[in-house]
Amino acid sequence: MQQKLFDDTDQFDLPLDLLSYIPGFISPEEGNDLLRLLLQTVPWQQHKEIMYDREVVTPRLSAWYGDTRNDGGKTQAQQWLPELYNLKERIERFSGERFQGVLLNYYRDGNDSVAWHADRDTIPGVKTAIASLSIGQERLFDFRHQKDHSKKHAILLQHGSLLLMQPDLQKEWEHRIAKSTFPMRARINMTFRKVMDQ
Ligand SMILES: O=C(O)CCC(=O)C(=O)O
Ligand SMILES: [Fe+2]
Repeated sequence: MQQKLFDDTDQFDLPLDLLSYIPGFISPEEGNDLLRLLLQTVPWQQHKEIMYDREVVTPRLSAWYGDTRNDGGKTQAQQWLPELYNLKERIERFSGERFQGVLLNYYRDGNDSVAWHADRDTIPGVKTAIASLSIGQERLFDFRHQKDHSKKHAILLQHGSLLLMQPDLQKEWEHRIAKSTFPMRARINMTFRKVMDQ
């Protein structure tokens, strides 16, 4: 377990209308098979990003599957793997949303992380819903209000869980996966995203 960043009094700030958390969206067995498959077959890459005006190497590996997205061409699009396409269809049926791509993030150990951010528009100027499926090591997903950092919360993203984020979450809140000083095994997160308005 990772140390909890926020204490339980922060529960009051949880924007319940903007998030839904579904533990066990896929079974532990399916999650294990998927973890093995993705670790072996994805052409994982470490990207560069601008952080506080400096170019830094991202402390995680990533890959993009599906239709080309508007991100300045940093992440090369891979053809859908059947397993990822199947998950996309199940998540679409469950959520009523449509997605055309998935960003995969691979956190190798507790040193890998993603810094505070709100997700950039995959359709310029449009905040969209995002569906985030996690497998492997459970990690804490912290979020805080962009204008009032005292409003904050953390959710433990368990193996096989799905987190549905409404568009306004990206408008008003930012999120991160913090580094951990506890030993951490591999985790893969898949964020299904819209590329077109359909
Ligand atoms: O790994 C996660 O759960 C979150 C990843 C994330 O925030 C992103 O890809 O934008
Ligand atoms: Fe994000």
